[in-house]
Amino acid sequence: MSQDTDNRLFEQRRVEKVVEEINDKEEKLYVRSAGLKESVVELRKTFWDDVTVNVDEPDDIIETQESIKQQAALLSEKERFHGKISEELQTLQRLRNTPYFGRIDFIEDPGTEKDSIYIGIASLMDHAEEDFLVYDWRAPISSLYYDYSPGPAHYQTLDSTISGEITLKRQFIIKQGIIEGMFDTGVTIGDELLQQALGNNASTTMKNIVATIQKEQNKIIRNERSKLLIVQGVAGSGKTSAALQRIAYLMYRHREELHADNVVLFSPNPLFSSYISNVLPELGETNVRQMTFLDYLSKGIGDKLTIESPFEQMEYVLTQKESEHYPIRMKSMDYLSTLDFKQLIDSYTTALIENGIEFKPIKFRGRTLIAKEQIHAYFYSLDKEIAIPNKMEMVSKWLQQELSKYQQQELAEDWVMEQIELLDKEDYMRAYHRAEEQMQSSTVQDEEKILRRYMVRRFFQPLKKRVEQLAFVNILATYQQLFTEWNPKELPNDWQDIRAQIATDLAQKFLTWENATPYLYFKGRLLGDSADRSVRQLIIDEAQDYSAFQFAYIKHLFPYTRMTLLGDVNQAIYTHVSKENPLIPAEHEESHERITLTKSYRSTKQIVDFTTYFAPGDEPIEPFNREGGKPELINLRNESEWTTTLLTCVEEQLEKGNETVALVCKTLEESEQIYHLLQDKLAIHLVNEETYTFEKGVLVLPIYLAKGIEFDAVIIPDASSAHYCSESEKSLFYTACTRAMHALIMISKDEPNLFIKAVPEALYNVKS
Ligand SMILES: Nc1ncnc2c1ncn2[C@@H]1O[C@H](COP(=O)(O)OP(=O)(O)OP(=O)(O)O)[C@@H](O)[C@H]1O
Repeated sequence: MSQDTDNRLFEQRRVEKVVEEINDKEEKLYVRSAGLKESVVELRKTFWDDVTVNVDEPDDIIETQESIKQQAALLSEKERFHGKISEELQTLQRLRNTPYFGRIDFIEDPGTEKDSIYIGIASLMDHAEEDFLVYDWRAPISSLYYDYSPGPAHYQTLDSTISGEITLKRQFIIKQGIIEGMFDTGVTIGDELLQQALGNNASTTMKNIVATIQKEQNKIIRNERSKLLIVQGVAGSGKTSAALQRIAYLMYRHREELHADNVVLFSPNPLFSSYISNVLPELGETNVRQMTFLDYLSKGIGDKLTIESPFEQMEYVLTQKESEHYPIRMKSMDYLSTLDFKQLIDSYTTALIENGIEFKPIKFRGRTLIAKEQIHAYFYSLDKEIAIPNKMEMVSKWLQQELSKYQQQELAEDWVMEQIELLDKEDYMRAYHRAEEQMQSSTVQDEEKILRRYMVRRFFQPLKKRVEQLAFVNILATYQQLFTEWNPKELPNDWQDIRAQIATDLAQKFLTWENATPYLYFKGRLLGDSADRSVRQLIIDEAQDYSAFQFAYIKHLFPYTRMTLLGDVNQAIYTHVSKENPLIPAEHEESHERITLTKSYRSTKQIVDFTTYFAPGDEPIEPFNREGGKPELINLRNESEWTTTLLTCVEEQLEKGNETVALVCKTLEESEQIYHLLQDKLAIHLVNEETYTFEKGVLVLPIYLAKGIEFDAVIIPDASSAHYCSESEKSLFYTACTRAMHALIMISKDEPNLFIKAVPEALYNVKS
């Protein structure tokens, strides 16, 4: 028998032993779980049997409460324990299929004793609970696997550095407990395994990469020292993957204090959110709080104003070039994204200390109780040194007191009795019982009076609540004045035009995307920010799409949060944003660490070589060595051939075994046109802002919704120069092409665009 066969046999036997151990453990856990379940059910049924209920005397009541508390604590402890066992069972089930994916043999200095470390998605101990059969990929020792090839190596534990030598590094492909592949590796974590992983068809949900994390990616995943970690990574370099494995790593390392609720992930669009939603559960972790920045802003702004989404803004930029207001809107987009505008808001807020805040009158049953002028006068009578939000709280307290006085005055009014009579039976009884209860504890013994009190309180409560929420401040009107009446000392360029356009939008209660963050920032300056202090880790994917203003606002909102920003300057499709590259914090800002990923894993070498030619930035791009066909450019002889060509391309790709074929368009408008053109001819799905999941098959979608996602084959339906005509559209075209894993086809109705023309002809095939 050869050494290889020997090794294979040895390893297969070990897998079987581990699987046996898993089965054993599983069985034992099932027994415990069933017993616990029974006892939980029993305890729920008999909950009250063991509780001594006695409410005769105050002391008895306290004793009863204690008894209930004890019983509830017992129940929740058992439930918690049961939950823990279920989690352990799930982990075992995951391990049974693939108990591990890697092995390293390590000899610690000084010494000769070799330890074989097997690495999988979770730890597993032997039945004596003494030795690790499998180490969690996040354990300190497992970093050896990702960071080193055989030879000298070291890893960091909580308090020391352990050095030694790796004598063997082995990878496994294990499915259903059978070793399907086994490779002893040299320099990097096996190309074979990575080749296999990347050669598969695109999936509609993202997969974890723990078996093949690369050294550079591991630096991102295990970075714990940086408060602000910035990752610039070329398209397909594994930024999103690294971000997700990083979350899983941090949750493992800080199990006690970091829970899913303490981690927020800002993602580019809802489709992307669902695309990545499987990764953490696959790794045995709960999904963290995931939202788009639009979701976040909408929550803060409320539903009284309509907010343009970033996608609508993008659609405007790309389709409304001929509109009369376009040039000014573009300028306003630029300006509102800058820190200069943030400063302008700050200056305006300072001016408001003297005068200018607008208030809303407090009205009750159509009558003004407190005029806005009165509120204004009260606010401006307060000490100027006190911060505006604190003064708002003082005004709120004063208003509450004033309202209580009015509440008193209303008691005798006729409407109160009318309202009591209008109560339906149920409400009346409730009111009546309340009245009865109060009569027992009150000196007032008059039932009508008590009913009246009840009724007036019921009417005043919502009003008081709104006062407590500071709804008496007219944020919109005050913000509007910034554009209508206030004259800043230093006028920004084109301010007159910009402000007129914004004032018109605001008059219609409409916030453009570029104005949404400034508005919410301004609101916070007046009312105070409701910073979410529970957030410990904030991860921003596609960070290149955040403007300087947006980024500053996020930092302002989460001052104590550790942040990871991941992005690619090449994919900065929101052109106004890229002017001030938010991936590079300004010099005066806090320190940060920057990691650059240059290797692209998603696309074949041929696609990466092709797209690198028109990547907008100067970042080096290195393809992972996976072969495929050259990108294809189809030059139409006649535009009438377009529909048939599209159909043929799609069919060809499906026949080649590509399961997700995406027609990636510049705009939603274009996507809709194509969808209508093809929907009767093939099964095709249109993806729009409201699409939350996608199926395998043929999709048509705009580039900005394809962000972060990948497809087996990408077809660019119109890659002609008339369609992608300006330099500013380079990032769009680059982003579209880099969504392709295995095949890229571009159709041109006339001249191909200038980006394609920049690529040497040897790098793509031309068909006509
Ligand atoms: N170490 C790895 N092992 C296996 N697959 C990997 C690895 N790194 C990246 N990939 C794969 O490469 C593809 C791209 O990864 P990912 O989407 O994380 O990159 P990205 O940098 O966020 O891309 P983009 O910015 O272009 O959206 C995915 O299919 C991912 O699974």
